[in-house]
Amino acid sequence: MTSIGTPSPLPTTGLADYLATARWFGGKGRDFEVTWVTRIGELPTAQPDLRVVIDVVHVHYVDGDTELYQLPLALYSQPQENLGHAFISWHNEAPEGEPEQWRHAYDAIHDRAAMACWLAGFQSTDVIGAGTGAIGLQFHLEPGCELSSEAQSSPFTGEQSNSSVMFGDDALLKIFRKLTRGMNPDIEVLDVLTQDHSEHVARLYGWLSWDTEEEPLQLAILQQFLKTASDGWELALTSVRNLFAEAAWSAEGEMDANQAGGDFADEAYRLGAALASVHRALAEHFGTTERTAEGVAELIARMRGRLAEAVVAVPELAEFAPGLTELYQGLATLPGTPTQRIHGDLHLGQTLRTVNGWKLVDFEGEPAKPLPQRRQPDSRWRDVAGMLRSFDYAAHSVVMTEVSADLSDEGERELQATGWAARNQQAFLDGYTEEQELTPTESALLAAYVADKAVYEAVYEARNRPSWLGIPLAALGRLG
Ligand SMILES: Nc1ncnc2c1ncn2[C@@H]1O[C@H](COP(=O)(O)OP(=O)(O)O)[C@@H](O)[C@H]1O
Ligand SMILES: O=P(O)(O)O[C@H]1O[C@H](CO)[C@@H](O[C@H]2O[C@H](CO)[C@@H](O)[C@H](O)[C@H]2O)[C@H](O)[C@H]1O
Repeated sequence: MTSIGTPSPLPTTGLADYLATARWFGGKGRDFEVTWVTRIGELPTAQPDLRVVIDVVHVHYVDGDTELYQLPLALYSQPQENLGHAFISWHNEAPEGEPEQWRHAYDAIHDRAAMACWLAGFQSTDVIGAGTGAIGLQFHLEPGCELSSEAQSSPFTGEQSNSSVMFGDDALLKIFRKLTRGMNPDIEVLDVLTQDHSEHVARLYGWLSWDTEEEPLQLAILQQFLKTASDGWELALTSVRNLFAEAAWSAEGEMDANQAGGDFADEAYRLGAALASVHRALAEHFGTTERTAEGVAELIARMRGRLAEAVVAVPELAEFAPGLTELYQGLATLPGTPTQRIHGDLHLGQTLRTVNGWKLVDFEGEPAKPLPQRRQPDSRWRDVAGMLRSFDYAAHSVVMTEVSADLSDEGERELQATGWAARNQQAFLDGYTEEQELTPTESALLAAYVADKAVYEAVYEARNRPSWLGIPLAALGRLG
């Protein structure tokens, strides 16, 4: 296998502390060390005091796992006061015996001069590389896509696992932080949906790869920035809050989700229809396959395997294990169900409502899964299950974080939250199925995927937001 780049002069010392506090570092809470840093490319710059490079940090965990993380860097010969918040470290980059050449390394996403070099990369067709043969940084721009070279960059400030930068108000560059060799599903799927003129995605503008004779390392995706977008998660929370507020003002303190002014059900219905349309396009382009008996056995084994690992990480799951195992095992009688490419990690936070309807973003799949698995066909009911779980989350997270500790009040709000979730789940399903009843096979698959997602969420919450662990646990409790 081609080694990744050449040794970088960036010192490993202190990088572990830097990673541990970075929003995008996925190894928080695990013991790790930074074993080395390599450089995979340098972009041309017209500024003599600035070098714009891409380094890769090699992380080694005590349990034997290794991971690669991308560090896009702006290296200045003098400290940059306005970039204090993006400072990473300094180093001498001159070879031994030569006069010292100190460099101050900053996270490039915060530096307009460095990001302008990235933007210029998309406007050039050259392979930029210090390497040999076909090895090098390759910017791809989709045919017919024009970028303004005047567009200034600003880092995206929302919650995310990677790092995004806006160029003007038209383009959004997402720099992948955790790197894995091979085709990135976010690029692959968005490419297909863009070619298909799907109304439900942001258009793909381009991407950046480090191309080699072997599998590429995909570094970033450039896409249309959806200017008028509102986050589906925030909209759903607003609807839940509205219901609670209206209920509190009403004479009896009671109200059902369908009576509230901020009812979300029509939006949930349209969101279901949008997902169905995306699924149809993916099935047409990538095709569908029927799950064989071996395929079903593998699915059950994966669900059971995830459960077994989850019980170790979250002992509270143990009481649900027998029921869940029985539920998963029930799928054994269902070979022949169709599979296809799907979103893979769908939740309300991956949906945006624009003036032109709902859009789905982030087709990378579940971050914890190995990349080849994320590109495998799966049942479309996995995505539907993800959304059903998300409606449950929206409702119960408001009760958990915003309702007063007055128990009588909380009990009433819990009932309303459950009603809100059920109403919107049903509306979403109706939109997805065009109001067709699910077959018993589809219902069984959906139930298993809902449970599997809740198990995944329990681990996710235990690691990232322990105070929210109760949300997936309560949902598993309700599954019986
Ligand atoms: N094309 C876009 N236009 C506007 N906002 C977007 C777009 N794509 C994503 N976002 C916003 O950025 C957030 C993070 O994007 P996402 O692709 O999920 O990043 P990550 O993979 O790093 O989590 C999304 O939740 C959404 O609010
Ligand atoms: O980083 P990603 O967006 O790819 O997804 C991960 O983080 C999500 C949280 O931001 C997590 O989603 C869970 O919490 C959501 C509310 O914050 C909720 O709507 C989802 O239903 C719930 O699964 C997601 O699971 C995780 O992969």
